[in-house]
Amino acid sequence: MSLFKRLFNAVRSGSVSNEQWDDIRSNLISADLGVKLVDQVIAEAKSAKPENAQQSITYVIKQWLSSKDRAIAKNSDRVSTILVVGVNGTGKTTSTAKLANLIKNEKNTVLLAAADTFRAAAVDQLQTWASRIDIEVVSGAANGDPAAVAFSAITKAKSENYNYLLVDTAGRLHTKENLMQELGKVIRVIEKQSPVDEILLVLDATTGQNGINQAKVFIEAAGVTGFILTKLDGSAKGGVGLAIEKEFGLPIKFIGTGEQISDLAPFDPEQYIASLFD
Ligand SMILES: Nc1nc2c(ncn2[C@@H]2O[C@H](COP(=O)(O)OP(=O)(O)OP(=O)(O)O)[C@@H](O)[C@H]2O)c(=O)[nH]1
Repeated sequence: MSLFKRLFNAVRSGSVSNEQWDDIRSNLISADLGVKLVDQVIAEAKSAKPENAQQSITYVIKQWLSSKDRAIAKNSDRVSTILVVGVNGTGKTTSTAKLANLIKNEKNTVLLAAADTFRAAAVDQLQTWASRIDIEVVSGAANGDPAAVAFSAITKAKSENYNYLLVDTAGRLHTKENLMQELGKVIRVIEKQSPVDEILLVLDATTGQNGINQAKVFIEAAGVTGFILTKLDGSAKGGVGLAIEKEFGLPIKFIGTGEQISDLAPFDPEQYIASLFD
């Protein structure tokens, strides 16, 4: 029986015992929420409504989730441009392809840009996905300038009236300055022609609290508008998602739940909170 179900029974039959609070605490810690955050949740939940643990914890967590719009940007009069950023291995390229597929399935035309030119395999990977879902990819020379790919892609997207341009960017994380320069140039080149509407940061749920440090660097280097939290299909409970939303006030827009093209879904806060207690 899930912790919530057991708690519900306990609440019906009387108040929540100290053992049960301990039970909640270890559940949240194993969901990768981080000890500090868990203790904050519990302290606030106890003072909010100690006789009903489920409702008060849900209430506290909801307050901490971002109140910003979780829908993806959409413009009817021009191309909507989305940059996908993140460290290599987080699922950035796969998520870019999945997102392109999702947007295409909503009856939009989508162009992909393979601007992760530092890893030839990333370009191949994007091209393989793209041919399966019948989406065109703009790419450049291996080790070429990612901004040159971005330039060709936005030029094409504008002249051919695409609804969306999705750009898979390089995932090297040497230093913040390096990242700022690289992403900054890609953004500037695109914005000379058309605004960048979204910068989505891909974070791997299995890396736990490490994700917070990655997010800090990317948020300082580029104007991140939201997150894609990947690999929520494994053992990871994604508690880091709450930690990130609370820390940065930015929304998780999508979650990755597998390696297949259709394994990407809009983030649902209610379902997410319930999953922390499964
Ligand atoms: N289980 C699971 N695996 C995923 C998910 N998203 C991506 N992956 C896998 O994670 C691995 C890395 O994904 P990539 O898309 O190559 O990651 P990347 O961040 O682009 O990294 P590079 O390709 O090195 O640039 C691949 O084996 C993917 O299939 C997910 O939501 N769930």
